[in-house]
Amino acid sequence: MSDVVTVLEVTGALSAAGGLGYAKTRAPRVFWSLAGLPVARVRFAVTYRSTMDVCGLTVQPSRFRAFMVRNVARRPDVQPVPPKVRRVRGSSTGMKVMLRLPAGLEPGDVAAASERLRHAWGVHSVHVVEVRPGFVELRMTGYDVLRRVRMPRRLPRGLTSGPMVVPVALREDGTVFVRDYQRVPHALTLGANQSGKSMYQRNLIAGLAKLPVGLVGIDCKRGVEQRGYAARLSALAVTPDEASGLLDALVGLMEERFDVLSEYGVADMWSLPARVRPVPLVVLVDEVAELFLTAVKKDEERRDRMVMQMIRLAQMARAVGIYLEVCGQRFGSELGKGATMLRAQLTGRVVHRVNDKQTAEMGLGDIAPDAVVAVTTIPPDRPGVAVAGDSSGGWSRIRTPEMTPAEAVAVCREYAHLTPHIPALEPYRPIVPADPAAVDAMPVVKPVPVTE
Ligand SMILES: Nc1ncnc2c1ncn2[C@@H]1O[C@H](COP(=O)(O)OP(=O)(O)OP(=O)(O)O)[C@@H](O)[C@H]1O
Repeated sequence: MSDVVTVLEVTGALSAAGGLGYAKTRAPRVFWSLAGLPVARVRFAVTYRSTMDVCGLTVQPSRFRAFMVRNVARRPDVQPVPPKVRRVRGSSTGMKVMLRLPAGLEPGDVAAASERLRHAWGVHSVHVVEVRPGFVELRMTGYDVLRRVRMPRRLPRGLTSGPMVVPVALREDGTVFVRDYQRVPHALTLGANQSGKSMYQRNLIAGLAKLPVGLVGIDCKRGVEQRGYAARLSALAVTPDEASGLLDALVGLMEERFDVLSEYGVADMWSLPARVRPVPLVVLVDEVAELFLTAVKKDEERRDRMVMQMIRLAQMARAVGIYLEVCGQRFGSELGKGATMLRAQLTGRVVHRVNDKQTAEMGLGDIAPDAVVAVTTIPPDRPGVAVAGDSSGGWSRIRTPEMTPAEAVAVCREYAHLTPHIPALEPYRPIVPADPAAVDAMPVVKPVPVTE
């Protein structure tokens, strides 16, 4: 009988070990929660003081403390003090530790030791974030969270507090990267072919589709990317001619909205009473170079007008709730007059893998110069990885979760009832095919002459 029990015990232990080994590679989130996190917590608690000491993150105690140690605690040796641990929190991707820095240490000191800390505690990465003066958070990840991106089911409170916040990707420290249109109204997404730009746009559109906002598409590649989202688009332009008319209509709409602001004596759409507040609009421009490039001389006039209208929108439309989301492979002065002026207004930047350093500089050089090197090291076998920066100078490595075009189309269809009818944009309203399979076969816009 005892032999049978032993065999059962050994078999159980072996299958548990096998299960954990399998989980480690195939389901790292499960492995981390079951085994990695408990081990890391113990390791952190046991080795904290000595690790901080060898990593140079301790300071000599104050005279008062030294006096108390010698005379009250009656200990002859006065040890250097590490930052005080205020809170330790585990999550499905890692562990967060809040530290109170003693006088003499600054966040940069801890950040400079992050590689040493990561090795000492056996975690995948350690990122240091200053939360308020004197306090830093160590954000540790237990595994490579960007290898296969899974967004958390529930987002932390506070992260999606605004009316225009969309979770789009995961950062390498395990936190969620959101696109917050009130904080950063206009953005530019760059990347080489096959770098993951469309995947980023899909995640963005699927997130926006669920919000009470209007979406406007400009996709001069004949609508190959955006036509599928027709059910959720209030307007779509698929040729430079249509784009030009649509941009004129948007500028007209912006001016009408400014009249409303002026009538109510407010400077921002969000300050209007809810009953008169217009619906926010996000204008998604795919492959921006198609708007700039001209084959023949007579197109130049139209191009110049379009660029001027986009600059006007980028400079002023934020106040009336019109936001630009521009995407392209490159966006530099070679595109022509006005390109760099427009780019300067698009302060949210997401740069995927690019073919040369110059393109990385176009994307991030003016707002977060440190991030340029990070872009040039994105490996080609990791499509979807990008560097996100904004005008605060901060940046982070992000990756979107995988989403097929069919999934994004399905979300747009599910939330089609949220699509606002905007009279000024009605001539550009796309026809929604009844059968999703027939999307490609349908005409894109109603043949109504442009009026504004
Ligand atoms: N976040 C991601 N995770 C995993 N795979 C991704 C991710 N993003 C993109 N990919 C894969 O990389 C390939 C290229 O992606 P995508 O079509 O988004 O690139 P792109 O920059 O839009 O390319 P193009 O400019 O040629 O249209 C696709 O096969 C896609 O499945």
